[in-house]
Amino acid sequence: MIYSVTLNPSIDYVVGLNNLTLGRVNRLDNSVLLPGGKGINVSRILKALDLPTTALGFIGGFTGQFITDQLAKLDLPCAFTEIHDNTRINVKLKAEDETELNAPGPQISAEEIAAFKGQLDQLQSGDVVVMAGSLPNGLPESFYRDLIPLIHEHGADFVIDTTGQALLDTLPDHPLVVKPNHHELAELFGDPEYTSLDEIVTAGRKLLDLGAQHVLVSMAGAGALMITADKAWHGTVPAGKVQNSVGAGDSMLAGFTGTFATTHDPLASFQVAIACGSATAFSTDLASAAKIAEVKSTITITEL
Ligand SMILES: Nc1ncnc2c1ncn2[C@@H]1O[C@H](COP(=O)(O)OP(=O)(O)OP(=O)(O)O)[C@@H](O)[C@H]1O
Ligand SMILES: O=P(O)(O)OC[C@@]1(O)O[C@H](CO)[C@@H](O)[C@@H]1O
Repeated sequence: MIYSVTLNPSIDYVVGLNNLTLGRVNRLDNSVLLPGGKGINVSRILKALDLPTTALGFIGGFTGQFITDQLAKLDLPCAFTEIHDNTRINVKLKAEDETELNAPGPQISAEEIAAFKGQLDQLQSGDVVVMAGSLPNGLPESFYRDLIPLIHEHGADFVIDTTGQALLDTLPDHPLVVKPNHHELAELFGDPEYTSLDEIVTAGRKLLDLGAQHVLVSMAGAGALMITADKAWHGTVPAGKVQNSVGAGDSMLAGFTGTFATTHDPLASFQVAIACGSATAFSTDLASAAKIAEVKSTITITEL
């Protein structure tokens, strides 16, 4: 089972308009409400891949109820911890550019935190917990790291979608996979932007040396890399019209984690990861099973 943890879910209010003029009344051309939050996106992609998943995290109020209802319509199993405050609403504004307005999120009480931690008692050996997204108010910065021993004591693996020092701090605990993009990788090591794949591979290997079990590096339209101690592969991304970058990284992480948990085949998992990321990039919402399959058949993986 792959559990996603979304401590700060959101309704994503996706609004489209041709031109945005700040300081004026702007009329929208279209709008849609989607259940959002990085862990929830991971679970939605796992569901599309027909892999077993349960979404955990904090949910509350009328906004939380909307998310629970939408996930029930998708037949996606959830075991959220109910909170008193309202789950947040994030605005995704699609005009000439994509602009995201993400709210800080609700206040979480000590009792709610304890109830959430109790959910981890159900973990079993072989499970994977994917923790992704920001922390709502009331949680210490160390919250994700504090969960790692609770996950490991059940023999389960973990993935944390984070960057910077927070990412480096998790490596000694051997995350199943890390997936920085190439800009984040350079920032991690205080390097200037990389100008060759060799430089990215060398930096990616440092993450393995520091403890990561698998390293993927995404490079948006330039494809992605999978790096092991002695080999590296480049995966192409298909040409296509990018409709949406919200959730592309979450989709990639879901594709790798879900496929690896069921096959233990890193290369096959890498291909599905790219397919999920690109299929979401080419869709208005997260990718569907059909889109993932269509995109997967066009991806070429080459050993460097
Ligand atoms: N222009 C593109 N064409 C095709 N696929 C793309 C494109 N941009 C992104 N993707 C897909 O999305 C994946 C993740 O993209 P990216 O490198 O932008 O990661 P990220 O920065 O973590 O994403 P996010 O914007 O979700 O944080 C890529 O590996 C790829 O599969
Ligand atoms: O504010 P956070 O938790 O960092 O990110 C939240 C979020 O932007 O991430 C998802 C896309 O990755 C969206 O569904 C959601 O609105």
